[in-house]
Amino acid sequence: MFAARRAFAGVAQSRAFSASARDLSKVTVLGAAGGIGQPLSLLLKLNPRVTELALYDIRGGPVLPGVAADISHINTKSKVTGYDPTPSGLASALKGAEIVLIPAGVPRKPGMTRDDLFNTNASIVRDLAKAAAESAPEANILVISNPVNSTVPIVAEIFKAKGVYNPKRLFGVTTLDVVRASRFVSEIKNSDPVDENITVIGGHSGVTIVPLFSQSSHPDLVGNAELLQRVQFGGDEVVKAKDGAGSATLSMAMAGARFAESLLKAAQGQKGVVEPTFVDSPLYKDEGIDFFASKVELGPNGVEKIMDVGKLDAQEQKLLDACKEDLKKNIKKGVVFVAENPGK
Ligand SMILES: NC(=O)c1ccc[n+]([C@@H]2O[C@H](COP(=O)([O-])OP(=O)(O)OC[C@H]3O[C@@H](n4cnc5c(N)ncnc54)[C@H](O)[C@@H]3O)[C@@H](O)[C@H]2O)c1
Ligand SMILES: O=C(O)C[C@H](O)C(=O)O
Repeated sequence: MFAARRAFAGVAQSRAFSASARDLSKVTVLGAAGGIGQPLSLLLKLNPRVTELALYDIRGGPVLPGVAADISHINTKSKVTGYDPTPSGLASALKGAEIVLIPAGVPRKPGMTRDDLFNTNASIVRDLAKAAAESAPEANILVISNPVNSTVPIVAEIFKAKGVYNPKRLFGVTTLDVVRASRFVSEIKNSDPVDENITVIGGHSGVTIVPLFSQSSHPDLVGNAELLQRVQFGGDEVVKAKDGAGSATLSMAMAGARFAESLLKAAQGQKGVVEPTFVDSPLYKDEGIDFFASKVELGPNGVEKIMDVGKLDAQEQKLLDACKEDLKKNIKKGVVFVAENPGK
């Protein structure tokens, strides 16, 4: 363990945001030295609901210790600890965590699909899931590593094999799709994106991303092909712009921090906290689709209530049908991977 430091809050925090003394919330970031991991850790350090921030990354050398030391100087009350890239470092990072965020893995380059990341990221996520199942079996696991449609089922299979699977505590983070949808709509409508509430269902890649404009205050946007393309392929815009240097990191950090904040709010008793997220869902299980993103009410036990997709426009129904076809294959790929490659 290194760089264990306490940063003291020297600024007054607003009452509305301060967590009460009984709420001890350790949040762990696996992949904390990466493009997402660093700004995500920064945003979590700024969140007064987080009392302890555990940073872990496989990358050796000074990067992770540097990130941990740097962030630990920020004058908010949480304690920041960076952990060695060893099995015992990983176990210590995980122990006692309420939330574990996993942005570990490789990002896309131009010309790749998220599924092209599977061969590398599946085993990374599998091995981190094993460590989490052993050291933090009751934590909320937030999977960011792509392809999310397959990595979430991988985590579920590992937790099942270890006998600690709780479907209410496993989440694929699809918040970036919601963030993008509200931003892109605001650009068209000249509105404040904060006021745009767009539900996005399905999964997190291409045609599995299904925005429901019919349920927003702009039903006229159903059928806007350019907008649909931007929401479904927003990730590609960033991959193209970064031209080989990676994919979305800063907007993803914001989205991951927002989802973690929602979970912490709900855990600390706030009612009515709802986020679309990719979870073990009853909605289409009879069609062989075990995971699906829809609006989920969060609570102290993780998933409180999974909401139905509601009434869809005929065009959206077609998008949902296409989504389900891909999603089913993506989910199966994750399940089969663990069966055939259980790891050590
Ligand atoms: N869910 C989403 O909406 C979303 C959005 C953007 C990116 N992503 C995905 O997030 C992942 C990370 O993206 P990035 O841009 O941060 O990549 P990055 O390469 O910048 O960072 C990944 C980090 O993970 C670390 N890592 C790799 N294997 C590890 C292991 N076994 N244990 C701990 N750490 C490990 C690396 O050392 C690196 O620091 C990618 O798979 C990307 O596709 C998902
Ligand atoms: O596009 C990617 O590969 C990263 C991420 O899934 C995104 O939506 O930005």
